[in-house]
Amino acid sequence: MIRVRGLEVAFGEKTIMKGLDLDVYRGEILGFVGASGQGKSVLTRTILGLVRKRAGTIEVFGEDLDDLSAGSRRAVERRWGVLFQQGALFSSLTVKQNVQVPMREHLKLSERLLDELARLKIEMVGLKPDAADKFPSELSGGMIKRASLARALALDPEILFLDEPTSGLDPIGAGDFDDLISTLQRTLGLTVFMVTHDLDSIHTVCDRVAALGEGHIIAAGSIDTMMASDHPWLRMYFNGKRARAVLQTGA
Ligand SMILES: Nc1ncnc2c1ncn2[C@@H]1O[C@H](COP(=O)(O)OP(=O)(O)OP(=O)(O)O)[C@@H](O)[C@H]1O
Repeated sequence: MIRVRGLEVAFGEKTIMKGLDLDVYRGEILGFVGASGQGKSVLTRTILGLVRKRAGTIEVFGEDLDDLSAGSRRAVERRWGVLFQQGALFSSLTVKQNVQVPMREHLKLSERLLDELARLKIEMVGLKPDAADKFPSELSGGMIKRASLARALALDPEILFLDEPTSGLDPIGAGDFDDLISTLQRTLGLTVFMVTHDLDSIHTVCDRVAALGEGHIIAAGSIDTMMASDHPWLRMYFNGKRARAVLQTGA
């Protein structure tokens, strides 16, 4: 679904990534890990076209994003949904209005249909119907994540980009959110690209993991493959004290 080759991204003199290759396969949940500041968010934003690359190619749905006309580009954007790190809901809009933003941008639908669709999406992410008319400031952290997810799902995307979806949630809330992602992935046949630090999420929902370090992918594969890697950061990440705690609790 996503094929990145030879990607280079820099801000001024500072090179964030160089020669980066990455594949995301149809129907998988790929967990994307790496130490803080390595460029996970930058890579996500580059794939989404929000950060300019210096070199390399990015193909999504088999199309080179550089080759697309503005119209085709919009058509591609309709096929992905994004959940940004802090939720990024519009604070002056209710949950329902937030969910309807992408719908209004891309679809021509009656108000009645827009309301019906928003209601469905809100239900789909496990929010109560009365959340629809609440403003983001009236929601808990977990509800904000769910509302943002409802907005990401507004156009029935094929790929879902999640930037640290469980950060800021308590362990039970994070576990519930992982279950939701897993269920939605299965029922909707989504491909999920998930930036995460959360070892629980990696063990419970990810099919494959890719690790970013030193500006490129240092390893990618099943969790077992990653755990067997002798790369020092991966060894620490997957076999450190926190990792052992996750394994012991049977996650
Ligand atoms: N717009 C920008 N201009 C200049 N530098 C930037 C910009 N955006 C990100 N960076 C730098 O790029 C590097 C990678 O940042 P990024 O947020 O992608 O890291 P990350 O791996 O997602 O970290 P974390 O896990 O802490 O979220 C950092 O050094 C950051 O300061």
